[in-house]
Amino acid sequence: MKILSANAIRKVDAYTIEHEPVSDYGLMQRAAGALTEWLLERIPSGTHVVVLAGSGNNGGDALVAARLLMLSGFSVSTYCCHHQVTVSPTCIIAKDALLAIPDADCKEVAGRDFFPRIESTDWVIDGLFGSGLNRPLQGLAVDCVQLVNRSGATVVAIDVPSGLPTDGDFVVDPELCIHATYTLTFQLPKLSFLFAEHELLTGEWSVLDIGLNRNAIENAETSFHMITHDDAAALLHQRAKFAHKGHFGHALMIGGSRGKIGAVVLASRACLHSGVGLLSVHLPQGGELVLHTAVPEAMVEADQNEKYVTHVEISGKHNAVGIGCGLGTHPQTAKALEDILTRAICPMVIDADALNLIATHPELKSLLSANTIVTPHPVEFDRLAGKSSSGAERLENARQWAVDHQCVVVLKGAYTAVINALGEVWFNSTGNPGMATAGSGDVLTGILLALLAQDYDPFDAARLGVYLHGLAGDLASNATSQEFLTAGVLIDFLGSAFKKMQKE
Ligand SMILES: NC(=O)C1=CN([C@@H]2O[C@H](COP(=O)(O)OP(=O)(O)OC[C@H]3O[C@@H](n4cnc5c(N)ncnc54)[C@H](OP(=O)(O)O)[C@@H]3O)[C@@H](O)[C@H]2O)[C@@H](O)CC1
Ligand SMILES: [K+]
Repeated sequence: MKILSANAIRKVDAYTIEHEPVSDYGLMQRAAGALTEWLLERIPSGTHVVVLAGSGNNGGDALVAARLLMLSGFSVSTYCCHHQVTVSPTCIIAKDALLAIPDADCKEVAGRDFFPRIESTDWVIDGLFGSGLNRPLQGLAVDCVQLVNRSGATVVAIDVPSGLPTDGDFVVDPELCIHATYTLTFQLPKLSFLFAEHELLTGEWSVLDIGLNRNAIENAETSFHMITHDDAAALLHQRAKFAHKGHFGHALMIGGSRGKIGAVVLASRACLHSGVGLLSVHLPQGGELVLHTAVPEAMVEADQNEKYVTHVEISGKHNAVGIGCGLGTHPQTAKALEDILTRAICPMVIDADALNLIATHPELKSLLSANTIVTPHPVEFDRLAGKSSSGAERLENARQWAVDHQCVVVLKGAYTAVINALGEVWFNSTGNPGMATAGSGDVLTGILLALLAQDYDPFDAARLGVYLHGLAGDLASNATSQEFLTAGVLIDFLGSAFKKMQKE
């Protein structure tokens, strides 16, 4: 699923109007109709609704919704905040249509004294600004936003919360933006919804289909996508009936240090449960017995050192290497990492302490090869690339990093971003906060290693892997709860996640 910029959506909108039997106002009615349908399924009957309309088409949507809600029997108070001298022509049509029904009212907010009284039991429909916002809010609009935010009412933002730039192109002070309970956005997700700091602003967001022209969406250019179930399912390889374990690759997992053997155990278990043929694990000698006991399916290549990894034999028999889980950052381990990066020619997944080592030994970056996946969480990424002041800035830095080092970056988060060497970004759509638990990242590394060993292209492996990982988390939390989730439980649900991906 594409994520288009406000500008690209405007073009799709114009194309739709030009090529289909629908006018500006017709499209607005469709948008407001979808919105009202959503609302009617959720607003408790008897609720008083406060509609705030700006001077653009976002305001027009709000006015059409006000009309539809009144026709459905709701008590609606409508306020026009005409912060612009010019009011959009479609917004004027919507206002006239509203005022044509009996008892309809639309008060002009000319100053603070004209503000509505908003009760905490009210529902507020925010149609002040949509995708046309191009600068931070000022003056009366800010006062209005703050009135809404302090009211305690349920707030439904139309398209985007007013004050939030659709493409995340400027940093928003949360005081200058609506804090929506729900955001109902049209047709496609918006980039700015995917940054952690905007969660407070968007609340729970969903996409409403308003039937914009499919061809226009298909042809629109963008670097941003969201991974849907169908996208991920299309990436899954079929397993041939006559295949044997040699067909599914031999993976080498390198990790563990004293006190962190569990990380490599989890990653190894996840790897074996993700379809790999053979798994060898290289870990400090002190962890050998633990690994044999916890993961009997794996072969163990113990390091000569008891507590941390010092030297790994890389041979041509391995189809993929994973390194980092619980690895520690001992100087001798750094040396071993340099040696591995220099000699390994197969695809690699690099995680956790291996990334921290690269951050403290930046000369290692030049050894990364094109078929590498790195899987930093935001703090690890900032260590690698320098601090970012916002999610949008970090995403741009991660795109640049992927281009500069010609590898796949998996920037982990609520919407994990998988970025290829061209700077194309695919955001994951599965997963839940229950997965923010120790070892969850190790499980992902195991999955990615297994897919690389099975000869998945690194970008495909990363997109499919993050989707499966999140899906296992969703299935696990549905069957138990987010609180109950541990990395081990995630692995237990990997089987069901793969099953959901297979064609019926
Ligand atoms: N795309 C679709 O498919 C469909 C879209 N639809 C709806 O249209 C909405 C987009 O409408 P829109 O383009 O009229 O823009 P909107 O956000 O209402 O702003 C109006 C004007 O405000 C101004 N302005 C900007 N920043 C400002 C600021 N900080 N403080 C003060 N003023 C500021 C700026 O004008 P400027 O000042 O730059 O001249 C801007 O033009 C979209 O979100 C959706 O709800 C649906 O109806 C149907 C299908
Ligand atoms: K809005």
